[in-house]
Amino acid sequence: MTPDGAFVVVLPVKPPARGKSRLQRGLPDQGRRDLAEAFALDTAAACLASARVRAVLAVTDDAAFASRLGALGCAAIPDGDGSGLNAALRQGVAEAVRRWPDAQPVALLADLPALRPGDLDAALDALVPGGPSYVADADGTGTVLYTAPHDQFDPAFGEGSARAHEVGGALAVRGDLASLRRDVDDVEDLVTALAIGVGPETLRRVAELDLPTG
Ligand SMILES: Nc1nc2c(ncn2[C@@H]2O[C@H](COP(=O)(O)OP(=O)(O)OP(=O)(O)O)[C@@H](O)[C@H]2O)c(=O)[nH]1
Ligand SMILES: C[C@H](OP(=O)(O)O)C(=O)O
Repeated sequence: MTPDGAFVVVLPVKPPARGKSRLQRGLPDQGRRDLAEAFALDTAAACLASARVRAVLAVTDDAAFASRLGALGCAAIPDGDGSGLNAALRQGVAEAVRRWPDAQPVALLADLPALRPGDLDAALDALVPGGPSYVADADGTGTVLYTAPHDQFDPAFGEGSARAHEVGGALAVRGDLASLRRDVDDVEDLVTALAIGVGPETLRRVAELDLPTG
């Protein structure tokens, strides 16, 4: 994170008590919850280490977890009307524009435990300025990152969001960007992320769970 970074990351985090429910298949509930927290903490830490990122604004309705993100250096606000991910992102961007008016908002999902600051910087460096862009997930159907100047910010996260962002006029960011594209929805994704290399919080939780380390 640099004082002159051009981007502010808006990081949505569903309360870990109920997030990452697809990890439930194959893991105890406490393990799911611990991993949901660890993914968000590792994603936030990678963003905070990015040279292109001025600030990270978490959007979460879990006030206690917001404090933990705050201890890392994130700002945090609650979701707002509770009507889902895209609404929470819009709320986050409205606040980000108030706090950092000259930084472009970047919506980045908080389930990227392998994220490396260099891949985030590379994606942000590759954007065509002046319009919306997105980074598809490793499967090519979802989206891990969406950004646009704030007056064009119109996220369409959800099933098939890569196509939805494309149809909405956003440009796909090309390149390997393996650590950025690896979102983790289930245990199989987690094993793939472990092979790339995950952050310390996720590694610690995985060790407790005795999962394969790739
Ligand atoms: N603040 C906020 N974040 C959300 C919301 N829905 C999803 N997210 C976050 O958006 C990212 C991607 O969401 P999903 O991959 O669907 O994650 P999830 O909803 O925790 O996972 P599942 O329960 O398995 O669908 C994760 O970082 C979630 O924490 C929401 O309503 N509010
Ligand atoms: C939010 C969604 O993530 P998924 O739940 O499909 O991983 C998306 O890719 O837009």
